[in-house]
Amino acid sequence: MKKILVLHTGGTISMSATASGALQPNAENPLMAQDDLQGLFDHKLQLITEEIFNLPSPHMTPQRMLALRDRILRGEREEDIDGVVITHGTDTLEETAYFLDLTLPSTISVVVTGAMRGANEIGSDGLYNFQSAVWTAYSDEARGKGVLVVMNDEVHTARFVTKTHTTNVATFRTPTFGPIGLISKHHVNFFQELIQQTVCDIDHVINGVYLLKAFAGMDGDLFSAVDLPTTHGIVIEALGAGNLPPETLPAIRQLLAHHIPIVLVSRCFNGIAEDVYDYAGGGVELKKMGIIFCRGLNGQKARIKLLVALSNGKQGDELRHYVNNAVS
Ligand SMILES: NC(=O)C[C@H](N)C(=O)O
Repeated sequence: MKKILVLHTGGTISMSATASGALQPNAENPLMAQDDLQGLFDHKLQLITEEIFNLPSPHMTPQRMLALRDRILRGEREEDIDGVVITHGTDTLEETAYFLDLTLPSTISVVVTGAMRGANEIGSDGLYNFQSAVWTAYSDEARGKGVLVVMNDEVHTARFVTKTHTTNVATFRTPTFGPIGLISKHHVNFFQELIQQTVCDIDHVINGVYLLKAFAGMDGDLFSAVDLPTTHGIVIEALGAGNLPPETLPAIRQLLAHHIPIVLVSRCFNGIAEDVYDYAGGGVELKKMGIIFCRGLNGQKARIKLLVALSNGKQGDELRHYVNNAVS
């Protein structure tokens, strides 16, 4: 018998369409009535189901992510669970999944899923994705692979998956590396192992960590606007291989002089930001200035990583090393 903790947090997977077609949260999550999957698991599955939140995922916050992490740790400590399934809105799903990936030990399977269509819409994908997520969490092989995201018959790592389409059910993709597993009719098939990373333990989360996106003709105004005593860190989605318009540099130098850590990723959704170019605003200069290059993560995940690292008290070289590596 395996015990899986199911935590519903809201999102389209628990919403329904009104007569006009607009999607709204339900007072009663339709998935709460869908916990009878025993037949599929030969009665070797026990689900502990809880609605921890009923929120559209744009309402998710790092504080709520921490509450979710704490609930999972309690399940491990006191309820002897073998795995966890989290249902979540897709808009910020990758951020919650990555937060959990950084802050939970990889001892049990943790699987996050969602849906692109409401519970009462034609072609609704919620119940199907939920069932696939339970299959995955139930599978022995899902352990030790970090937090997983299961949607549309694919298994992705929380580290690298991203939402790529506004409405398509095949929205979750892992651009640089691809999925690590596929769900077939009767099996969860894994094709890749994951490099282990250390757990970053935190008991609170800080605010004031921002994400700014670079664009042609950008100047320093947006950077100066966040040069505040309440700012703890900034992630920049830079251009191409990791470059910025030179007009941004004076304001960025000011931020660094105020000891605000600045992390750089690329706004390209594929590849790794590096110090390749040696011209004004090029990566070589940015690195010399003290900007931390974060390899392989997108902007929203690099922000979660910086926020977790700062909440853990990391600074200086320790912070640089932790944020620089996608798997430290
Ligand atoms: N498909 C979804 O779940 C999108 C929804 N807006 C949410 O994230 O809550």
